[in-house]
Amino acid sequence: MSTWILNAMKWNPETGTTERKHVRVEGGVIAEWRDGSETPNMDGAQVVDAKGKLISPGLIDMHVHLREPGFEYKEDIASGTASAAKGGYTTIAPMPNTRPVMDTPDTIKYVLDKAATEGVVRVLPYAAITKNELGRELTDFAALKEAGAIGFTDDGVGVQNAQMMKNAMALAHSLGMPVIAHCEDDSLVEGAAVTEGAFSRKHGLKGIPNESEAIHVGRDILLSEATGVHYHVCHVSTEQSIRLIRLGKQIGVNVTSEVCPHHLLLSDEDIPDNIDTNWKMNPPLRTPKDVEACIQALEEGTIDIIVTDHAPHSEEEKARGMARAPFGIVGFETAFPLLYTKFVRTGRWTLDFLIGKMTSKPAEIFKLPYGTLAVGAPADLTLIDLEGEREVDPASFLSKGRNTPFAGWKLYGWPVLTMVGGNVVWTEENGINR
Ligand SMILES: NC(=O)N[C@@H](CC(=O)O)C(=O)O
Ligand SMILES: [Zn+2]
Ligand SMILES: [Zn+2]
Repeated sequence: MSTWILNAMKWNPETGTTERKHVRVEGGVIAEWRDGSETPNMDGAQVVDAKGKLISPGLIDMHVHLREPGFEYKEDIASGTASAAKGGYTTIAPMPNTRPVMDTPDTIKYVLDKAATEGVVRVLPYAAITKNELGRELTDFAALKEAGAIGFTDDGVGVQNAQMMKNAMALAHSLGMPVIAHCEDDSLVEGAAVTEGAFSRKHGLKGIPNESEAIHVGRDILLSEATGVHYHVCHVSTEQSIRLIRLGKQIGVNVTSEVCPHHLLLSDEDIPDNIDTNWKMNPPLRTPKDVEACIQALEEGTIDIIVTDHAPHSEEEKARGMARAPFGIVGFETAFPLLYTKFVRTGRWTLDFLIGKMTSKPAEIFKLPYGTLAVGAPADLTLIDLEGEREVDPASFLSKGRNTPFAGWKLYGWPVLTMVGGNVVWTEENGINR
């Protein structure tokens, strides 16, 4: 079965503009590009008229929470992958902080089987570093790799013990696998819900200090240097972490890192005074100085990629108040429009820069065959409407989670069609196509 996508606007890095193109997809891969002025032979093909929408490689999100198994009331693989598809994502990497934790080959296989039958995008699971993410005993890395895990992480918590982390890195390195770290020193955090900053001072709240993140980043860069492992830092949020990652890269340590849209767009000074828990996430929103440091770190390459850390929770859980509500916000269905509107339309970034941080760069650092529209590549792509303005409406999300601080924001850059391996899995017009 072959499909022609006609009249799509494709970025040309040589000219720094978009050009009208037709593309043929066959056997799940990109088969051929034609200039928009030509009329290709489309006999027997399915035809999609892109009507001048942008064509981008499918977005890749290397940090997400699908909540299955165990927390299906928050999200499941069907709803989470649907939400991802609607956000323009074609490949996502779920974290293992499920119930049970994804710390055995069986749980990894369960997630992969579910994703194959009920999912609509590619799902590349991580496995836990330690059993039950308790930080006490390493999981069976070789067996987890064999089952299909793409890396090891205890996301949700930091690995507190340095020797445990060093052992994990040495073992992962021997298997050619990366270690992905949620960086947080528990002893510095204890019970705080927001960053140490203007908001915590104003409301007399205990704050989460920047060092609680950066101490782990520094420790782990040294351990990565000692072991040689590819070490990837989760959701970077502080200036201090950035300084350390920059130094690590300068001296040749195999370290990469990611940042979330909310840490690029919001600071603790934006948190409303009514203390809405949709502004509670881990790491917390930091100071404006940290926000600018994150933006610049992405621009200079110290931070490599953008991830959502899509972290759905139920309304009941988020209604428990700032101290007791769980950390986390949803991300799939707002990430691209937020970043496109706030960084590309304002002229700070090129379209190509933004898309690279969400497609080719994650593919490069995690050695994935996606994130490109080259002939022969898997036909994972997204059509995006760069001109229509729309309000963020959590009620319209395909995610079960409604927990976002971006409700009501007026944005551009909404995906309209998502294709995975040559199959149209979602359209704005007809929704999910399983
Ligand atoms: N980011 C969050 O605020 N929450 C994540 C955990 C995590 O990513 O550390 C979750 O699982 O809910
Ligand atoms: Zn985390
Ligand atoms: Zn996470």
